[in-house]
Amino acid sequence: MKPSPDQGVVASHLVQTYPVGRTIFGRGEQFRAVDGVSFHLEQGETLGIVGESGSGKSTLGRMIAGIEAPTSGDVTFWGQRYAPVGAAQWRRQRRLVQMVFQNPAAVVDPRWTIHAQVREALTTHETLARAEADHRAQEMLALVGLGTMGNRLPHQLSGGQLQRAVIARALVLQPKLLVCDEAVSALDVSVQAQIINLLLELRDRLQLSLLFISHDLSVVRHISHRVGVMYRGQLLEIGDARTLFEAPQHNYTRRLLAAIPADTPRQRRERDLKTFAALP
Ligand SMILES: Nc1ncnc2c1ncn2[C@@H]1O[C@H](COP(=O)(O)OP(=O)(O)OP(=O)(O)O)[C@@H](O)[C@H]1O
Repeated sequence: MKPSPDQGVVASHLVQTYPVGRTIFGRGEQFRAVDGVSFHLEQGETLGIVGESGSGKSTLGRMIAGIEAPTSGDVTFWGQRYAPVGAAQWRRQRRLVQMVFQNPAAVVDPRWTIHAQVREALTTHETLARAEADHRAQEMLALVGLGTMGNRLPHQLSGGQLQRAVIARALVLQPKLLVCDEAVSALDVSVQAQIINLLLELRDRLQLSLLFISHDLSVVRHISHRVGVMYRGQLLEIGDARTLFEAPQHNYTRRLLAAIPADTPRQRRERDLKTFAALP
């Protein structure tokens, strides 16, 4: 796909530094968690981000989601540059980018039904009559397969159901981009496949862009159109998913791919078939 600045996300030279220590003389050294990353992400496209622990994947995701302002560089979102975090303009943009994390239990309110939480997400951003908000929340819950479970509390749902509820809460705002940071990593393999399947369906139905961050290369391979490999804060290699997995350009990518648990082609095929039996 060719980059088109008005459609999708364009990240330019993103840098994020964190202090690694302070001295009595003032600022300590700065550590570059993300070090000059640029890419584009089209509408309806999935870009997978892989890399070993500490390579900067989550930091990159937080900057793309607008949760953290970059030290330098910028993100253009459907033609508009992100405002500094906290600005009024940013609050309007904020609903168009949502993030889904690894542990759904940590991001829901245990005292509220999931229907109420989806409705609340909506009414925080829009002034709506109660009946209309209820209707849209219910519609969204039905879309993620929880149409009959809206009156349950989070502890009455399984991990996979709770992740569906969190996805519903994110998507009820009609975002253009969903940043998934290890969104299926804590789930059982069969439940992972169901959630991946759901994300694929929603992506195509809603023309969502996905930035899909995961250490699980098999999952990334299945969900992504393109994949980027992070190493020490840099995007070492980025390209079409199939090409990257079958003919990686960089030695580091080859080593990373070799670390997939079942690493003979037959074992990998069997593992993929088992894991993704539910995929179309
Ligand atoms: N808020 C922070 N303050 C200081 N250092 C941080 C902060 N967030 C991340 N880091 C550091 O930045 C580096 C990149 O972290 P990040 O979480 O982005 O990596 P990751 O690739 O997502 O790793 P993992 O797969 O383990 O989640 C790490 O060395 C981490 O310790």
